[in-house]
Amino acid sequence: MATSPTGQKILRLAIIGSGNWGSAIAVLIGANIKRQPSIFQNEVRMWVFEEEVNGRKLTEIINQDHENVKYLPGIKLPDNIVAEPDVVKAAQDADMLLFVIPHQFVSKTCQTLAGKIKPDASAISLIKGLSTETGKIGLISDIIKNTLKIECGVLMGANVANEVAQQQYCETTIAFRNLRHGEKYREAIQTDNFRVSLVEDVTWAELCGALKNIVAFGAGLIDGLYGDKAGNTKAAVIRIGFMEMIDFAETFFPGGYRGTFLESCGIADVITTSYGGRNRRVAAAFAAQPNKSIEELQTEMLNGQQLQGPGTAEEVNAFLKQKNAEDDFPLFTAVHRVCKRDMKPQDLIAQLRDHPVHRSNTQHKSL
Ligand SMILES: NC(=O)C1=CN([C@@H]2O[C@H](COP(=O)(O)OP(=O)(O)OC[C@H]3O[C@@H](n4cnc5c(N)ncnc54)[C@H](O)[C@@H]3O)[C@@H](O)[C@H]2O)C=CC1
Ligand SMILES: O=C(CO)COP(=O)(O)O
Repeated sequence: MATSPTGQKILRLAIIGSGNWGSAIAVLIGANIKRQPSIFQNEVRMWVFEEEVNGRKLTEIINQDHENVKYLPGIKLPDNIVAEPDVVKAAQDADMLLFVIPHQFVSKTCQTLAGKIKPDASAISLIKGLSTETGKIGLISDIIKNTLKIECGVLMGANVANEVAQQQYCETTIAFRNLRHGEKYREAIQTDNFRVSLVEDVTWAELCGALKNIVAFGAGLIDGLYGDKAGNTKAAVIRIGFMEMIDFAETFFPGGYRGTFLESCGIADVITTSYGGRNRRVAAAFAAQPNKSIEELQTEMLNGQQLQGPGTAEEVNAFLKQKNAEDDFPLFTAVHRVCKRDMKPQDLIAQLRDHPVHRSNTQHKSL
């Protein structure tokens, strides 16, 4: 076991995932831990779902050229970030595991890792999405926690990956039930331009990160229909969506702290994704090109990156149906129906006219 001169264990990190966000966070972490050799081991293994790019393996490109040319082109990765195609080899020696893969791949990845990681490791999920694997809607951090039998917190925030990788100033929210773990992750991640707020409300922070993708997709539909001439309409969609996020959390996951919605993971992430996210961009194209499916647009526009909003809208809709609560969440429901082409994007607004927030005496309980 590596220890510092004062006898402290020197911690090893692993990044499980290497898409747009995984690569961006690797830029920050690689540079950051180099400055803290008494706390963190220099090498960080990053699991890469192997693929060929221009006739070369992506791991080989990353390890030789220090750039993820497919998912974060144009940005250098620090040389202590080591791409590893075997997820077990990437994770087995790590004390701190950062999960950052599209949410549909989490269960399988965790099952591969179960029993093969350090029993006293901890994890943090940077994944924005929900799980439906138990037949009920659940948190991705719970899948990680329950499958690997380790503590798992979340990092959620207004963090469009390309901007983070360019080291533009922004904020994020780290949530851990055990704040001591959260502090370690903050030490590894926080930089002058990536400021971390630490909270204990894991559940609502994670719900914010997942649900805002549905709202941003709705906001993108307005952009696609009306361009930049409908600022008021887009603001209404964002606000109504934000209110549905709060109601969803309070109704189905009671016990959180309303202030969580005012953290970077809440209002700020809804705004940035509704203006600069992939969900917004693909939704705008989807509204403007009625003959194309989301899958076609994702392939054409995102070069292998994965959209999370439509999948989350579908999962949330299935859950709302089970609870007979579709009508209580008109925006979530309408976005799902538009994604399935069961409803025209133009009809989204009609679904919002009689929204619960416009009925009498609906002033929202104060945050
Ligand atoms: N990109 C962004 O700006 C941000 C993304 N996030 C979240 O981070 C999570 C990961 O997204 P990104 O890093 O953007 O990924 P991405 O959408 O850029 O890339 C897709 C990734 O999935 C991998 N993949 C493909 N098939 C796979 C399989 N069968 N098993 C495992 N991995 C496979 C690809 O190799 C690639 O690394 C998502 O939940 C997203 O919502 C959160 C904040 C910002
Ligand atoms: O989560 C994000 C910004 O915080 C990124 O959102 P998109 O997946 O829509 O790009």
